Amino acid sequence: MPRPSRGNARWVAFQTLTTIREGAFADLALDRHLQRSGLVGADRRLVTELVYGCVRRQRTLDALIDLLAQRPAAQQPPVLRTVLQLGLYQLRYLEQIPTAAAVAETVQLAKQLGLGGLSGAVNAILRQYLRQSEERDPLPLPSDPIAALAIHQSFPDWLVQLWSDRLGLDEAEFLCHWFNQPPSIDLRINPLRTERSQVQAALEAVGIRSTPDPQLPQALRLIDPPGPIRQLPGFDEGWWMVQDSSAQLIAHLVDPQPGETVLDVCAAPGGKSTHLAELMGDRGQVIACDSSAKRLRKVQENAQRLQLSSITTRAIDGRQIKGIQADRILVDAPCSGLGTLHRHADGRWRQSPDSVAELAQLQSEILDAAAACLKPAGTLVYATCTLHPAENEAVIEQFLQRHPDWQMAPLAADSPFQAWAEANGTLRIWPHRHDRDGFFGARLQRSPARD
Ligand SMILES: C[S@@+](CC[C@H](N)C(=O)[O-])C[C@H]1O[C@@H](n2cnc3c(N)ncnc32)[C@H](O)[C@@H]1O
Repeated sequence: MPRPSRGNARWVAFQTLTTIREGAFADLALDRHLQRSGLVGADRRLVTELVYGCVRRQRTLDALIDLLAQRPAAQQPPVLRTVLQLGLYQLRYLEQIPTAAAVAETVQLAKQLGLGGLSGAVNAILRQYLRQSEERDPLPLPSDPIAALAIHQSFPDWLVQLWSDRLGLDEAEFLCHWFNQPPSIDLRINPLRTERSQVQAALEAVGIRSTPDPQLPQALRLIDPPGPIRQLPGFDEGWWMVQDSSAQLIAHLVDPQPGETVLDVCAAPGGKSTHLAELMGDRGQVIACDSSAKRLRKVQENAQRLQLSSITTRAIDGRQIKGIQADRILVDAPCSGLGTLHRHADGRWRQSPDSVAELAQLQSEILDAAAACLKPAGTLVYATCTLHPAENEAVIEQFLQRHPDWQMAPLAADSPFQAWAEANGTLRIWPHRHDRDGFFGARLQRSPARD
């Protein structure tokens, strides 16, 4: 059996998990460690699987450590706990790794990390897991159904409770299961530069199959793993940008027309600003604002690469926005991201009922300020990628209470996107039902003046 070296996939996964434990965002930590490691191909994919898998499945893995080790997970030295999580993750979830190799590599990693005598305990715990799994799943589950589902699917109780209240326990489990799968990658094809069929053919030529979304004219879902995105055909030419198909629906809700002034209040990194500009044929003005000047540079980069010239950027806190009168406004608000937990492995552990309440307050303040920038006959779309009603329906309900001269605005009757929206102009995407990111959108307008 080859000995793990410092450039070995499990070693890199361990280092990345340590950085995440110290507070780094999972995706940023992974990018950084992968870059440094020089790993390519299958090794790179293994590190990604191990890191995202251990972060997502942390609660389940810790429940196993509680069962099998002498001390509960929370009282283990952090290095040992991470090594055990890595070993148990491979044994429980990665069928492609032979169990003997998973055990031997994990024990070797423990030795390499200086755990010395404890490597024997690692060996014993992993073998005990294998023995116990021969008869039935050894994962200990409490009788309370919410806690049991939360431990089995590795989510905090409050999230399972929230979704179970909304969907029922069985459907909440589908949703949790969906979020534990690796995310798909969708492209949004730039119709001002190319056609979807042309991009599909160019990808096929480099061995990447894709499938067009029948309901969204610009969306192409990649079937094969694409490798480094920037190296795909058409990147430099601005033929496409990566954007989930749910997010692609939002600019259609805004429904911008050529020549209009469109204000995008929380615009970075520019996924929707660039889409709005494309839908307007790059004619008119998209004012892309964001509180982060650094992130706004991404908007400029994306606009430049997609060869769009109708976008200008402005660094401003959405709560302070004024002095603009726009035909259409998009508030794609900062949110808890609970509809994209498959993309953000650590998202489920970062949010809490308190953080959701804080975000809801911020969202309401941004929405109030943005609404004052809308021309009398204009349309405003409020959108989030969360599934929490406090950040979605409640923000809209409270807005309408504070602004009795506003109302919901249904999509035009002949809009090809009617099927997605509810009669009153609200859009709600449940990931497990629609196989795409979770999203919420609401169209708003001022009520017509009464005589
Ligand atoms: C959901 S992201 C926007 C994604 C973007 N619309 C797109 O499609 O690429 C939310 C954005 O809100 C910005 N943001 C956070 N707080 C803000 C505030 N108080 N005012 C304006 N923007 C804010 C963040 O910097 C972030 O870029």
